[in-house]
Order: sequence, then structure tokens, then C-alpha cells
Amino acid sequence: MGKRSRQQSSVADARQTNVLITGTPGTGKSTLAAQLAQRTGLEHVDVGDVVRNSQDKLHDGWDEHNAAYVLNEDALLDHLEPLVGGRGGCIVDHHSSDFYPERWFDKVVVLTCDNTVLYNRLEGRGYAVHKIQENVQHEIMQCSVEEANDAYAKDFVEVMRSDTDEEMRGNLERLVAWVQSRTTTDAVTVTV
Ligand SMILES: Nc1ncnc2c1ncn2[C@@H]1O[C@H](COP(=O)(O)OP(=O)(O)O)[C@@H](O)[C@H]1O
Repeated sequence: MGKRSRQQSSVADARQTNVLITGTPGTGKSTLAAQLAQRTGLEHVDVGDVVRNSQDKLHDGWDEHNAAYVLNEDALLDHLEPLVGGRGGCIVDHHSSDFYPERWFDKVVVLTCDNTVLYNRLEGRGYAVHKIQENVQHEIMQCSVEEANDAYAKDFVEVMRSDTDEEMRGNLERLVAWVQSRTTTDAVTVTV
């Protein structure tokens, strides 16, 4: 469970729509997030890129075993608060979900994938064997689904299968329609 308050507040009413796309590495988060951003105008916030490229130090060093930065969650939350918590209009793309404040998001999407398909994707990405196996095990155990379900209200969380291009297109269309419906609702609310 996250360290910060998960209470909804009036701040949530002031910001634009945000969605968190999470899931095991290789399930297709960045591909879906980039396409959703292109279609809706929301900003794709790839947390891996933010941590790598920020002027602020958002990590506690490099983890050789995982070949990844050790995330400093508090520094990352402080860094993202003005953009995601304040302005909004973001698609946050991250394999972790449980430390973000619930008030930041209007929907949490968890992508899942067939284990063999995932293995092949991660192999194609050049991951070390132990890292592929750890991620496939993570997917077999449905850890990302459990993490999101434990951290967010059930009606926030939507699990989407993403094995094929067709499934990716279907997921994209559903999310585009959902974002557009929220934009319409916001416009109606403003004019009433
Ligand atoms: N639904 C899908 N069907 C076919 N290929 C996919 C699908 N989702 C992702 N991919 C491919 O799998 C690889 C990993 O996708 P990526 O978006 O980088 O995953 P993540 O951001 O979760 O690590 C990419 O080569 C991407 O093109």
C-alpha cells in the first residue's frame, strides 16, 4: 500500500483526466500509452524515461542485478506532483502502481500477456535470462493485477489482455472512447 494519503479530494476535480497504465515489463504499456497519447492529446509520462532523464535525482543508484535504477519513490512523487496531481492530462506508464496517490488517477489499466509471448518479447529486447524469468514469473503470479487491486478501488482498475495487435487496437479504441466521454462530461459540467 502506498505511503501517501489515498483520499479523494477537491484537487481531483480541478485537474484533467489521468490514467495509469501498468503491468509487467513487455506487456505493451509504452506502445499503448504512446498511441493513446497521439489519439487523445494526453501527455505520455514514461516513468522510466523520467527517472533516466530528469535533472532531479529520482533514484538511489544503479542496480546491476536488475540492470535498472533503484527508484526513489518519494522524489518521483514530488517531481510528478505539479504535472500529474496538479494539471493532469497524463498517461502515466509504469510497471509499479501501488505507491502513487489514488487521487491522481481516474482509471488504472493493468496490461496482461500470455507467458510465452512475454518471454519472446523480453528475449527480443535483449534482457538477461534471469531478468526474463523473473518477469515471466511476475506475470504468471499476476503480481501487477494484485498490486493494482490492492492499491486502488475495484471500479478504478481495468485488466486488459494484450497478446496480439488486434487486442492492442481494441484496448486503444476502448480507452480513446473513455477519454472522449470524460472530456464531453467535463465540457457539459463547465457550461451548466
Ligand atoms: N498487443 C500486442 N501485440 C503485439 N505486439 C505487442 C503488443 N503489445 C506490445 N507489443 C510489442 O511488445 C514489445 C514490448 O512492448 P512495450 O510497449 O515496450 O512494453 P512495456 O512498455 O510494457 O515494457 C514491443 O515490441 C511491442 O511492439
